[in-house]
Amino acid sequence: MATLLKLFPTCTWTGRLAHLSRKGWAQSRSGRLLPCFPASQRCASTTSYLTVEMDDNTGVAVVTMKSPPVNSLSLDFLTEFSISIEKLEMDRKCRGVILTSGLPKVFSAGLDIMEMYGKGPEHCAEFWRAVQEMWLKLYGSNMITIAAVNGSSPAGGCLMAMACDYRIMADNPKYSIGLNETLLGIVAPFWFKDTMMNTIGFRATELALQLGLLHNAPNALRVGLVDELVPEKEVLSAASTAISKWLAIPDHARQITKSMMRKPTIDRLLSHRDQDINNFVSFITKDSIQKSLQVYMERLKQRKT
Ligand SMILES: CCCCCCCCCC/C=C\CC(=O)SCCNC(=O)CCNC(=O)[C@H](O)C(C)(C)COP(=O)(O)OP(=O)(O)OC[C@H]1O[C@@H](n2cnc3c(N)ncnc32)[C@H](O)[C@@H]1OP(=O)(O)O
Repeated sequence: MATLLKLFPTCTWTGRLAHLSRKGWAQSRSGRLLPCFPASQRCASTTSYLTVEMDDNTGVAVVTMKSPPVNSLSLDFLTEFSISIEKLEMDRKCRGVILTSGLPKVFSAGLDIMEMYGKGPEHCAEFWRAVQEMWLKLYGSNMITIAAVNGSSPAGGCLMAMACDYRIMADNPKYSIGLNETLLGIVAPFWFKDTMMNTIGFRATELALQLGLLHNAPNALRVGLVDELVPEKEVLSAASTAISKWLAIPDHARQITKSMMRKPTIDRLLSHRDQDINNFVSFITKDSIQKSLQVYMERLKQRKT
């Protein structure tokens, strides 16, 4: 077991690993002793904010976000997230990802407001590049991506869900999803807007963005922001059922089709990436915008008292 941990320092093997005895080892052609796993093995790796559980049998990884209290997207979280998606993308065994939250009531609260409040231009630029990277990795993924939205998902959280191929939400009217940026006195960037337009169409996006609409679960289904509502306890199992339909499609055909649909939107950001960062930095560091963020945060905290 000690050798195994040396070979796979970041991996915790579950399932029948506990029963691996000497006969669970095989010799490679170079003579190295390698663990020989039974057919259905799961490998779970845990980082500070994420757990990634890969099932070699199905080719599906479940990525669970766990950054209390609300899975807000901080610079560190985003960096870890992009690295994890990149690793799965490079893993030939991985064909699909289910993205979900390990926290109660919240999928993700969106961008961490504290990363945008009272910070200098350099930090804001680094943060925004990480937000772009997260979206580029997820929206441009070759893998099948399913969002298992088991809680509220405002702003950047909604962007994450929309970047997936399919969304299943908990049927709880208390949970909401949408791009509510205008309510904070900020503006959803063009690629947030494009992603929403690609999901629910022009008119619904125009209304949603200007009014900063947060749709409750039934409305989210009605406008097409999510594809299915299921009882809260069944979100993950429904995601597994949904992904099996996608897995039945030959990868190359699905991937080319996905790219055909999404490439123009991705290319638009790629060709304006630095300009988008500059726009963000000059917008977010304005005194008036900083004031809006401060007021919004204060209101958020006051809701409790
Ligand atoms: C000209 C064009 C130029 C382009 C310029 C671009 C401009 C910028 C674009 C930015 C794009 C996207 C923006 C975002 O994603 S901003 C984030 C928006 N998010 C929200 O509005 C969500 C706010 N949060 C909530 O509504 C609720 O917290 C919740 C998610 C529904 C959960 O509710 P809850 O009751 O379970 O938890 P709550 O008590 O409210 O919160 C617990 C603590 O967490 C803090 N917190 C909540 N959300 C955030 C957040 N997003 N960032 C940082 N901190 C957050 C909250 O304050 C509580 O803290 P504390 O315990 O009181 O200390």
